[in-house]
Amino acid sequence: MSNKPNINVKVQQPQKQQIKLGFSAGNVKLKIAVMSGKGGVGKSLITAALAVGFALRGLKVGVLDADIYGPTIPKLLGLAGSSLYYDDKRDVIIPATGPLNIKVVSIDFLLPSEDSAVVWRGVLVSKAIEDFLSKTDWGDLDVMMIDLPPGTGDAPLTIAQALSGQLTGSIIVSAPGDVSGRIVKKAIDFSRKVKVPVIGVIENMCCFTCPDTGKTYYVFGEPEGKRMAEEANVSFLGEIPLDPRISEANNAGVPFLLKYPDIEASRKLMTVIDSLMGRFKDELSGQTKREIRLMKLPGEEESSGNEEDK
Ligand SMILES: Nc1ncnc2c1ncn2[C@@H]1O[C@H](COP(=O)(O)OP(=O)(O)OP(=O)(O)O)[C@@H](O)[C@H]1O
Repeated sequence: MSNKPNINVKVQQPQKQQIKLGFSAGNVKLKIAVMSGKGGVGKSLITAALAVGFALRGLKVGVLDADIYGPTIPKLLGLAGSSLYYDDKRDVIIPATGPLNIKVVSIDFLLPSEDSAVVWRGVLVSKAIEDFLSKTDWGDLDVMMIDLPPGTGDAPLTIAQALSGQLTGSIIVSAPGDVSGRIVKKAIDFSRKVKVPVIGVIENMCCFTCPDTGKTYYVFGEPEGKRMAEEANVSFLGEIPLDPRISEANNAGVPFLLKYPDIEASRKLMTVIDSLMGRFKDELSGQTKREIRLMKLPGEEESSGNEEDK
């Protein structure tokens, strides 16, 4: 039996209309889903790090941990053991608050223990996600990061469909083992099929940064993420090295960007943040970008591929 107080994620009567209104009423400027073609590539770590990176640049940030079968965002943001609260007067869920005032909602907060497994079927999962979106008091946010379940199977599909039409775009996280194969392309294809424009690819664990010397070694060979992104006609956002200090910070529940701001991984992550902030400056300043996108350069009409991703 759960010992978490006052939690009531209602999964009984989802009403699409209310859900969409509820999400947009919160005034969230950017809603970015983080996906991966397979598990274990560091998708959650990158989601949490991007959230911290945006917050370090002064933005108001929320994280929806929609990796419902393997929720790890609370641990990565030092919120393990925290709770969500339900304000029954206002009928809203109050998110937990992490470092730099990052608001976090995760199914993990509702589980009785760290070892509990979520065994819900798809329909209940999508209803829970809809409730998390529509009934959470997110307040005004500049950026909401959404950690999707890994892969391209039923779980991410169910959740991506629940979010359909509401997202700014997706960031695909890859790791060296899968860039040589079809996995990144599959994730890009998945994102497009669920009508979420691909913002770009981040290659995690591209290489190894030695903490003693600061030298970086490409132990898996030349990184291929950039080439794969180009082939799929999406932006390559950057590569993040493997660094034992990242795991050490994770285990301590402190975001590595805060614990080790000067390591190569932190510098590279902040470069990704700055390029995203440049790319979405209109959205972040409250202007729409759609009009600007319509102004095509001569000849651009003929270019094939997926212009909406760029
Ligand atoms: N660049 C890195 N350097 C060191 N450790 C890393 C790095 N990236 C990820 N890790 C570690 O790898 C493990 C897996 O990361 P994470 O949980 O983020 O993967 P994931 O893709 O979200 O997995 P899944 O979605 O399958 O649950 C974690 O222990 C994390 O701390």
